Amino acid sequence: MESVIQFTNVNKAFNDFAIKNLTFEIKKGFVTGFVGANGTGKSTAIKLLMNLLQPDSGEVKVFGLNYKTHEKEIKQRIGFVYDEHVFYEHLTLQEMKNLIQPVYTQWDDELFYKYVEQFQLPLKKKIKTFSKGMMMKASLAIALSHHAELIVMDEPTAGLDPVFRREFLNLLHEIVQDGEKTIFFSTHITSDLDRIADYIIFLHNGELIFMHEFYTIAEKYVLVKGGLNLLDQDTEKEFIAVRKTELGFEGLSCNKEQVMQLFGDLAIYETATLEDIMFYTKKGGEKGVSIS
Ligand SMILES: Nc1ncnc2c1ncn2[C@@H]1O[C@H](COP(=O)(O)OP(=O)(O)OP(=O)(O)O)[C@@H](O)[C@H]1O
Repeated sequence: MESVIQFTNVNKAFNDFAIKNLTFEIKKGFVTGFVGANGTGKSTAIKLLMNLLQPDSGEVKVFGLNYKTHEKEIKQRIGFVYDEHVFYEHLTLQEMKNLIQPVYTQWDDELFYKYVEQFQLPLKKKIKTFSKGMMMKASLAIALSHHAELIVMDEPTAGLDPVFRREFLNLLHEIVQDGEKTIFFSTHITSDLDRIADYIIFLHNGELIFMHEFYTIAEKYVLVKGGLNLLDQDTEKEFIAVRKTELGFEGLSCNKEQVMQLFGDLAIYETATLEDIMFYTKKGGEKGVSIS
């Protein structure tokens, strides 16, 4: 399978934060969701991917190419979907298109107007009057009209109402149907990922916790509930973090089979959601294995 994005041992340090040894690969034709708590480095990683920031060490390749030698070619083939700061707000969408069109060798005017109609975007209204949803659609229409093969989005659905969000996600789903386009986006709205993500990358404190096919997460992770008598020094090691109350414990494990064998029918097992995984990983990282 062709690799569209490759991060290899990427490091980037700020004063009090660092992306550490980030290595992952994104395959062509899939939707990958990028998740992690606030401030874990998702936007920083996206900026590294877009060459808006450069790594201190390690390598970022897009379409197998390096920005140092192929920046122009890479940029032609990526659509970066933003809601802010991209458009000149005093222009109309038509004027904006006229400005952008010459930049892209593969610009397709017919396609642009098709999307403008499909997304019900006004061509003659100033962009500063656009709602957040309209901005997202305008940005996506532009990305699609230059035949971007990779669409990168930083929290595209934040601030969109549920109806609009679903419409937007359906659209993304349609876009990848031909197997030629790849979508990579960060989000805090994990239900978005249920709808369209094939892969999930989970970042915590600047480090990769996992990259999994979405459907395998439920096979690996499990939420376990049971009496405190089941916990001792050894059994607690099976958990990423455990929450204890007087009534019992609840813990997250990434060794589903092993834990189920260990506790048998003495415990209750529930499917771990991405939110459970994010919550327990954060807690586990803060306080060691056990949390209260
Ligand atoms: N240019 C910069 N200089 C110094 N620190 C920075 C810079 N950019 C980001 N940071 C810091 O890096 C950390 C990660 O920020 P980043 O925006 O990448 O996280 P995020 O996962 O996208 O967060 P959120 O989900 O809240 O958007 C934060 O502590 C932030 O303050």
